[in-house]
Amino acid sequence: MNDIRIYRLGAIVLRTAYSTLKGQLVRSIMYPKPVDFRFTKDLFKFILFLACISGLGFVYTIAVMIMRANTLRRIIVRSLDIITITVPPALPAAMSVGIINAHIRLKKKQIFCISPSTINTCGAINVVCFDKTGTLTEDGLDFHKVRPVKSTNIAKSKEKGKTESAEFLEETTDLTSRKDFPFDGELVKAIATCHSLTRINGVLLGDPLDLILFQKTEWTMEEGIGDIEEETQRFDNVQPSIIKPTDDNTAEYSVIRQFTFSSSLQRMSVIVFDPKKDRPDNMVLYSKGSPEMILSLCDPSTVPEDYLTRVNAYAQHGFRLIAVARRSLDMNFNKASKVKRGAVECDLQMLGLIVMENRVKPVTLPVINQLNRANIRTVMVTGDNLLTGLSVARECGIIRPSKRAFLVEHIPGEVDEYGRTKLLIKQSVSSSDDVIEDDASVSISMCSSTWKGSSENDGFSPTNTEVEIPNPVTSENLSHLIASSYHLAISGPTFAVIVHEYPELVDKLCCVCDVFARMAPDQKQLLVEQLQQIDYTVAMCGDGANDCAALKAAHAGISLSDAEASIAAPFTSKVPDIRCVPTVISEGRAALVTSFGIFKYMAGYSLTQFVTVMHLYWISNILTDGQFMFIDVFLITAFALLLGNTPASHRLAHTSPPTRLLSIASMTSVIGQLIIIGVTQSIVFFSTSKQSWFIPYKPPVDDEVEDKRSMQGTALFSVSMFQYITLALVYSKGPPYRGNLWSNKPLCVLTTFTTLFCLYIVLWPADELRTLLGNVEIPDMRFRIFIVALAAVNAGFSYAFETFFVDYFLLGYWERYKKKRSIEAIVDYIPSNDHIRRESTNGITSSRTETTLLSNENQQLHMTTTKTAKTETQQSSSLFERIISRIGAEPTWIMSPPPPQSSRESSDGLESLDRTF
Ligand SMILES: Nc1ncnc2c1ncn2[C@@H]1O[C@H](COP(=O)(O)OP(=O)(O)OP(=O)(O)O)[C@@H](O)[C@H]1O
Repeated sequence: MNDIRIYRLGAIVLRTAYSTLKGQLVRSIMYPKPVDFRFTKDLFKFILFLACISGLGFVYTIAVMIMRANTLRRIIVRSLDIITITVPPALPAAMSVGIINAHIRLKKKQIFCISPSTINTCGAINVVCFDKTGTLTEDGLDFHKVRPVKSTNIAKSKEKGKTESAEFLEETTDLTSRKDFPFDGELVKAIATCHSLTRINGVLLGDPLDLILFQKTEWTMEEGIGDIEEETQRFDNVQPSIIKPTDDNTAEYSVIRQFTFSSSLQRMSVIVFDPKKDRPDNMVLYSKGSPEMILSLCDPSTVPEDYLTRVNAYAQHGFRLIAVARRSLDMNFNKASKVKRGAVECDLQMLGLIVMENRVKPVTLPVINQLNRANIRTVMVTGDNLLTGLSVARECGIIRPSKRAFLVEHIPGEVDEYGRTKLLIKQSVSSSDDVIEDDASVSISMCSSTWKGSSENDGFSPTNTEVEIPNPVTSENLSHLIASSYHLAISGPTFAVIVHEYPELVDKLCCVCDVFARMAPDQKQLLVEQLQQIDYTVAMCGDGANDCAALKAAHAGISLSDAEASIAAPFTSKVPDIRCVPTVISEGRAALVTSFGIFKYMAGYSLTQFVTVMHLYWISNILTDGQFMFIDVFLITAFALLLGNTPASHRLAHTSPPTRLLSIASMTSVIGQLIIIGVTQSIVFFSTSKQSWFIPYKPPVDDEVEDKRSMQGTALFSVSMFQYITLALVYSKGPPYRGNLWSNKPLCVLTTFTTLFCLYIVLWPADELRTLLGNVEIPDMRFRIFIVALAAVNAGFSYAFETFFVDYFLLGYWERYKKKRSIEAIVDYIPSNDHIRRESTNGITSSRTETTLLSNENQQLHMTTTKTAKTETQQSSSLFERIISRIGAEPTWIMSPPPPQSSRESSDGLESLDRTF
């Protein structure tokens, strides 16, 4: 039996190493980031710890065996045997149980996972990035209005040599009649032709936005060959789509070229040919895209002066906007089919704005609230307009009504004294023009000196913020300060400026900025990576092709669509709303807790067996094959399989479960249980030898056939059976991350059955069973009851130790105490900074310009102080670094931070601060 165990160990080690390497390789190809890296690293360290214990056991075994004059063969076999006992070979398989169970439960909830190892990582998620359109808001947008633009026809105005100013006409909702539109209904023609819809099995399919707009025009579309059966021929013969209006039977337009929509370009275009026109301008380019992008491609004389004001006004109310433009092309069919996109998408004539409703899904707000209550940060990352994003973020609870929102922008073309593009902060006014709630502890002084021309109605309030930290700062009002901090919103172009020109601000920005708008796909990915760099565990939830890179980069990508996103993301939800996010997180938390529990159970089981064997080696004895078999197969395997069956808790707890396996709590738990078990077994071992009926074990002499049965072996086996059951119950943790013990019915049945069966083995075993197990008869019933009673006391101690000392004291009180200490360490720094700040503002605040200058210096001080505090609290968790960033991150720190070099110079600490001041 011993030899078999050694061979099995070799095979398992090789197989585990091979599968680990293979898994790493596959994962490194599919998902470049090792998702549960820290956990795996800790796991290996823990196994190393067990290996060290087995090393000690190894030395002990050799010493004792030599002392007891055992044969060389027995010394080798026994000493190697100790390694298989201490490092459980079934550990990798047992560890997967929680993940497999979570995987099955997720599948039942219509959430499919192609990388089950990611499930554990989901338990540690503390920030979720959401795409907006189709994720937080409904995918099928509702058409709201169009706002046509009446401008001079460029060609005609050039002919006449004069330009007239362009203006917006009245809003309209009817796209069926072209009569009411300027330029012979060009806007309607553009909407009807500029899309990428296609017909499959007779049904029009494509971007929901394109589909809604096309259907609104009531035009018809024929794709080359109309016959459905011959649809495939379309791909062999390039034939243009023919689009016909309903109000004119004679008209028809052929789309001869399509420049497809791309998120990074924010637009799409088509070249349309009017076969009925026998004029050079019978080719027209129609473009539609984001208002900013189309504006940049248009001839300025065709754009109304109040264009941006209108766009902002719509966006501020949460509308999704598409601008439409056209250009007459003087080229033939051949040239039009080869011309480069950049050559024709310029000098456009603005035709108008399409306003779409952007309804938030009914489930969005409750889910965001649920996540916020669980202290999981929610961030919006969208390709849409900043104000639209901000409005939707307010509506769905990402921007809390109690907090101020600021917009960070850059001023293109204007540079500061260090040659970097100037940044600007504007306070956002909510769409309802509500008063921004004031907060007693944070006062904002307004200063218009840095504010640049926005119209009054654009949803911004000009502000250069000076946020004062309450005095004195105590740990009580510190938490209030954190709670009363603010949100930032930024758009992709400004984010790009900050990443390139202000790299030292990126971390802080990512800590406080909750709305990222106009983000290109690679910027979405960059944001996820930046959040990961500041130690967030990031989930990304999205549905579009523009989310793929971010879905792949995140620790947990959750796709809401079956298209491209589902290939990049490890999770795909068939139910296309964000309810899957809390489900994935709670299942992840349950799987993480299960993995920890099973790991500790397996470690506890190995160490229990190790202690038993150490005792028996003292008398040159070992457990019998039957006893080993009963423990390994009947008890351990059954419990390890069922421990992970406990479902996830229905509620998301306020904190995430511990993610470090090598924490003080985990180590104390394993070592504490080991001590309790060791003491109990020692009592049994020595008290057995003191009994009047005790017959000592006689080890075999030389090559004599070994009879492993002994009284002390039987006594130890008897008590250890209950210890294994106790360990399983102690490590099967319930609320707040998993359901309680009763929710795992199979485990309850197994516990009851095994406990009764073990009682039977100890108290009244049948002779056949005793022989099968290799037990000897313990003649005294009182001693057998004593063993059971001792096992019960052991169970009581184990439970009390785990619940009161490990869970309540170490994980509850001690962790909270450590957090408080870290906060106090931060507080220690803030008064000094506050002191400097007050001194400066009290001293010289005669003019606004001086205030701004001083404020800039203060920010420099504040930033460096924060940095020093950061260094000082290096021991504290990354969470506190994030809190420091949040506190030290009043919007003013963005305004005039020192350039990278000077920031590096001043990072030596407070001394350099004083000099600067
Ligand atoms: N089919 C389309 N044709 C032309 N322009 C479009 C189309 N779809 C979107 N746009 C414009 O391009 C911008 C960027 O689109 P993108 O798909 O990157 O993000 P989004 O759909 O607005 O938001 P999200 O990232 O939240 O899904 C949109 O805000 C819109 O103005």
